[in-house]
Amino acid sequence: MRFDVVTLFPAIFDGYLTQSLLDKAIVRGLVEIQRHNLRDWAEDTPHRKVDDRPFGGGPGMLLQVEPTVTCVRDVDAMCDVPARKILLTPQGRRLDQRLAEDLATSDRIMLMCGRYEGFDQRVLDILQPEEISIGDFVLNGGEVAAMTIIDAVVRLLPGVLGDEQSSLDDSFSRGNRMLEFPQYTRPREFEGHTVPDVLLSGDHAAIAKWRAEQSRVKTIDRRRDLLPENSKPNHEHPNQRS
Ligand SMILES: CC(C)N1CCN(Cc2ccc(Cn3ccc4ccc(-c5n[nH]c(N)c5C#N)cc43)cc2)CC1
Repeated sequence: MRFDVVTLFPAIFDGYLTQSLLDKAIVRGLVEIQRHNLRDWAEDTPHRKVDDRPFGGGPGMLLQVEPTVTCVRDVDAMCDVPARKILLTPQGRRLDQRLAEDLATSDRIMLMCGRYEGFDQRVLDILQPEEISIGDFVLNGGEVAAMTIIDAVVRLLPGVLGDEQSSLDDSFSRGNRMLEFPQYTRPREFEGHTVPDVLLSGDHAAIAKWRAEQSRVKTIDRRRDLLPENSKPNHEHPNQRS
């Protein structure tokens, strides 16, 4: 899979791209991530300006339609595989595991990271990107959201996680809608806090039963909405893929 990230701050991704799981996936050719600085498409070269004040007044600045549309079209043309265009925005469809699994089926994704107050509306009208939000809180730009999407998607790609780390049993993965049971490792006792005896018993049936019960209790306590009897569809935006 290839990600193309359009951003005013490509350096934000430096540390993220060298973290071990992603770095290994890149080295193994399982994923490719290319960054593109929107300022390289600025008309006004001395200042590399790509933003301007909103018509009609209002706070802040908007990213202009001309450099953005030109940049996206040029980036899209850099590779034969057309990119699935994703625009990060507080107003987008909420990212969840089902959407991450859908994104993981794409061969190429372009992540459009805005700043300031976002993009001129004509960027959305012309390019018709899918609009995605990572949650109901306000960020200062799309880059953190882009990294979140890359993180959630890359771990789902075949071969990225070893078998023992499979994402299949993750909470929220592939319809699994239960929170995870508590986990323990050595030492067996720390400051008087011990490991539940069942986990040391070697009785795999008893361990599985205990873990299922722990998941159920935690889910009822914290995320009753995840239980099958309470599940609601994640309503898609009109220009979302089915
Ligand atoms: C009328 C006027 C005073 N209001 C002013 C605040 N407006 C909302 C507003 C607020 C902040 C930003 C900053 N920003 C720029 C690009 C960008 C991309 C993603 C996100 C983002 N935030 N939260 C998420 N889950 C996101 C995702 N994905 C935020 C972004 C952009 C836009 C609403 C209008």
